[in-house]
Amino acid sequence: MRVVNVEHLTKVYGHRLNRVTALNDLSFHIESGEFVGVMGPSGAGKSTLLNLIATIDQPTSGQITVAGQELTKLSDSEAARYRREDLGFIFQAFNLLPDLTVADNIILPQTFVPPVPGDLDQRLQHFADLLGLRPLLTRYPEQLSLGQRQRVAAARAMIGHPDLILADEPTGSLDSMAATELLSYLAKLNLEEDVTIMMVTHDAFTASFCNRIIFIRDGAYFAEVTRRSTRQAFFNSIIDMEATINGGDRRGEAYPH
Ligand SMILES: Nc1ncnc2c1ncn2[C@@H]1O[C@H](COP(=O)(O)OP(=O)(O)OP(=O)(O)O)[C@@H](O)[C@H]1O
Repeated sequence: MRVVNVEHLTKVYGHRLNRVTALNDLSFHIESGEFVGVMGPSGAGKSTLLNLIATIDQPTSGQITVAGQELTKLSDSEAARYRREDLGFIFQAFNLLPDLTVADNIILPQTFVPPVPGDLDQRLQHFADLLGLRPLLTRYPEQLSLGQRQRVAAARAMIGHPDLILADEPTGSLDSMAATELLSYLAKLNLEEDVTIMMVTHDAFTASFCNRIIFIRDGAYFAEVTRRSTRQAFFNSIIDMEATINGGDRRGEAYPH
């Protein structure tokens, strides 16, 4: 099943004399259960794309369909429901509430709209187990490492069983060990929970945990790379494509061990 379908998406910012085409006739799709990375040089349009899929902004033309819903046709209240129920978000800044425990932070999105689902505690325990958070549920965010905080954000994104998780540089604030751990957890969630993930990243190592990378440049589709064997081989093909897209050569960059 197709979870995301982007067709001829164009976004122009500004007015007549000061126009920036952030996305330019971009088309691609993501199937259910995929873990897709979006890469491209600075200014390529990655954040714009995330904002449009999150319905934070509206396209100038073209269509985005997520889980069968054409986003431009949603009313404000339908868009709010879509963001709450169909999407999960993992950002570089974890956006945890400092006065709530880990458990309360995870279930927070589910408690905004009553009635609170009856199986919520069961789901909390399930995702706490999957993400190695069970012993931390009664702690507060400041009592956690940065990597643990991002795992809490991942559990919060998962708790409502969204159709799509949008991750924006989720490892940006983490050291390489915590980043590797988080990415292994995301890959596990993708595999075991069959959740579809779309992740924007600048980092080839982070991207190597995906199954497929879509490269965009100047707001348009440039190329894609699909993982066919080991993560290291995938990392190498990502580096090669980055060299091509940047017109330079970064081949030979070390794969972190
Ligand atoms: N609100 C805005 N008004 C005008 N131009 C904008 C706006 N937001 C983004 N842009 C422009 O649109 C283009 C795409 O920006 P976007 O932030 O989507 O790129 P990006 O790929 O996410 O870049 P980075 O990797 O640096 O975060 C850029 O040229 C940017 O300057």
